[in-house]
Amino acid sequence: MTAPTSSPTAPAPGGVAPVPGAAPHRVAAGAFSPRQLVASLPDAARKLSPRHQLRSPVMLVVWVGAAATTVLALLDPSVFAVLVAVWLWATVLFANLAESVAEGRGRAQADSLRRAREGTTARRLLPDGTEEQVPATELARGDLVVVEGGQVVPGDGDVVEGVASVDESAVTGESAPVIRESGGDRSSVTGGTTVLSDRLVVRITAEPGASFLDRMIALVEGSARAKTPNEVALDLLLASLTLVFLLAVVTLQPFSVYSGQAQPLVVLVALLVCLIPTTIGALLSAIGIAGMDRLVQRNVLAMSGRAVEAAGDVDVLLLDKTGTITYGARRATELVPAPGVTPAELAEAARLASLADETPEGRSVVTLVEDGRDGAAGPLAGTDATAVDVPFSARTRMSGVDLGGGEAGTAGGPRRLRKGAAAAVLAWVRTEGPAGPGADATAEQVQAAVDDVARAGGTPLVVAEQVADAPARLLGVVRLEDVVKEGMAERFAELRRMGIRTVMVTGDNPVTAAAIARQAGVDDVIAEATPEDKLARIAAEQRAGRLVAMTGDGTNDAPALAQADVGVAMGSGTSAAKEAGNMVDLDSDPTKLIEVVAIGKQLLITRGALTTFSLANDVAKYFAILPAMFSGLFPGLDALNVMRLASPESAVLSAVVFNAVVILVLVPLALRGVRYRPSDASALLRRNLLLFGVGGVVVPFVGIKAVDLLVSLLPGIG
Ligand SMILES: Nc1ncnc2c1ncn2[C@@H]1O[C@H](COP(=O)(O)OP(=O)(O)OP(=O)(O)O)[C@@H](O)[C@H]1O
Ligand SMILES: [K+]
Ligand SMILES: [Mg+2]
Repeated sequence: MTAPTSSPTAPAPGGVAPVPGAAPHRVAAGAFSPRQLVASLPDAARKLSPRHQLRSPVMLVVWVGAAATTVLALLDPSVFAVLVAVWLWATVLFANLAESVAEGRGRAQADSLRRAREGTTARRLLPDGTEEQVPATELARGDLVVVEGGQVVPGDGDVVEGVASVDESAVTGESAPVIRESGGDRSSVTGGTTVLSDRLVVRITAEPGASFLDRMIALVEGSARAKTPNEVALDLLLASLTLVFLLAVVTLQPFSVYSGQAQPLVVLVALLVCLIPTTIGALLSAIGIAGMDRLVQRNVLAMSGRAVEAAGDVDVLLLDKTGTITYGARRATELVPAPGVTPAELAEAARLASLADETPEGRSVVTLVEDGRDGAAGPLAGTDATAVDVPFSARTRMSGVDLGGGEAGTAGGPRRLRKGAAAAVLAWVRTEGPAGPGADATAEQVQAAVDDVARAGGTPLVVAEQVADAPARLLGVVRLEDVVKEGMAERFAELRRMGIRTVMVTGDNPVTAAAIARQAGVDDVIAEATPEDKLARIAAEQRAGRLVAMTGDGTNDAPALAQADVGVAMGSGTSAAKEAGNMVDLDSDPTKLIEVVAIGKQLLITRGALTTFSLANDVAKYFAILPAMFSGLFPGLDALNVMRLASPESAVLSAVVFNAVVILVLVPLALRGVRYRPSDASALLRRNLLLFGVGGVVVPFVGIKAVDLLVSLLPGIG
């Protein structure tokens, strides 16, 4: 049978490494060139409109200050006033530039994604079975479309018929084709990808304009980004600080008047801008966009910035097994008959119980039986018209068929066939009438076969039947095989080093679960979990105050993915899973959470570090320029005037210039992020406080003095 390791669905071993199969349109993360600044200038200039500044209270104050000094400079022109006005506008421009550069990095990628979608036509199936050609943009949710080898999938949807290999490189940048098939957890297809061979019928699941590609484009352009709660909180803090400094500057004036020399309005405005936290106010948005972008570079699409932040603090990671830890190509490979049952009898029952089972597991049972038969065995029985399918559900963990008449069944009379998880089918057999003679011995033997399969990490399906009024009877065991993805153990060990506990939550039985858990190296395992159990486990962890990440691929994972703080859906998974989660990993790598967490932490650290720097900077500026401004008035202040700046005007102008330039200098750091290495959190905090706190205090003294030396050469300043 299929060896899942060689299956084309298996991501290349490199799929576990960061940035696998980076497509040409991917910009190397962290790369920054001054050219990006120049290229983003037009966009930054467009953002000078006051409406754009409403997003940030600090930058709004700078904008108003720039406008006010411009008016003042026009009314009463002086070199000083004009220069202050120019540099205040530069401050606003530099802040815009930071954001524009951050957004610009995704633009090339967005353009190539747009091309993947352009001009696609769809073959829509009409109710009468005929086809019509329509532009892909006209497809609505629920439409059925046909896609054949060489054609582009016109929209997001679920495969309802067929199996095909699909090239997803337009979306994922990964060139290895993947298998998409109806029924199971690998049934979703994404608009813009290309079917390589065979034929699929797809039910469209996305409304026009709300497709995965649309969302991805909005995401990489940064246009869909909403402020996270943390950002809102920080903005509030910055706004209150701005207010405090506004009051401080306003109250300076009475003192000055009292001492006989009112300060010019231009000076007061300039002073205010220097004192409010402009550095972090200017870079805050760019830091957030860059964080999302770093995830995109690793083929992870975060639907919200909030999820990225939460990822930085995750304590527990829940993973489902099939399709997440394993490749998920679960295939029937062997039949083990119960005592007194012939191999042919078991094969026939397993096949009948699977004919209507549209899951990959079900189809693989049919394939195993039909491929393994020799032609002399006579024609295969079909199900009759009165047959009632019992579809598989994650809750019952069983599937099968009820055959009504005598013709189809071998034994005559109504016949019910079931296959499914051992515990579920054994319970079904017990409730269906009194056990026949030897039932206990049979049950023991079947259980032994079940344990055998499970201990090897396979999934056993028990097959049973119940005919007419006779007691239900166990027929044997089907072995389903699946393979653990490569490199799991080392990567889970790395998560452990990051302080994250991994828990595998699976619908499979405890023995199989334990075997796979051992191979994969997870910390804890919960077996025989229904969708509700998965959900309940997450809620319990959250009640205990822990931040939970969940990784899954199946429709049965959807509720849990929605409940988790960070819900990472496998790109190979169902659309239900992808819609429920707040991130999608296009590489379907469950250990990708390592990168996601690192990027989340890096985002939080970068924001914290630049906030520290910004505040320390402002305090230092206060002590650097106030003595210079007022030492003429209050000779006592001269002792504090350690900087010996050329003149009060020079002091103010130098501070304004320095204040603006700092923003520009820090753009690369905001985009690249402060380096994060897994280590003790408090040690990290201490290091950053020292670096950015002390740095923030020292740098302004040096910087302002340097600018002062230049500025004082100008006429009317020195
Ligand atoms: N088509 C099927 N017919 C009958 N029983 C099935 C079928 N598919 C799976 N089962 C049984 O039901 C159990 C639960 O399956 P389910 O898909 O909910 O979870 P899972 O995929 O095993 O686990 P995970 O949550 O890790 O993906 C399986 O372990 C198997 O025993
Ligand atoms: K400032
Ligand atoms: Mg699953």
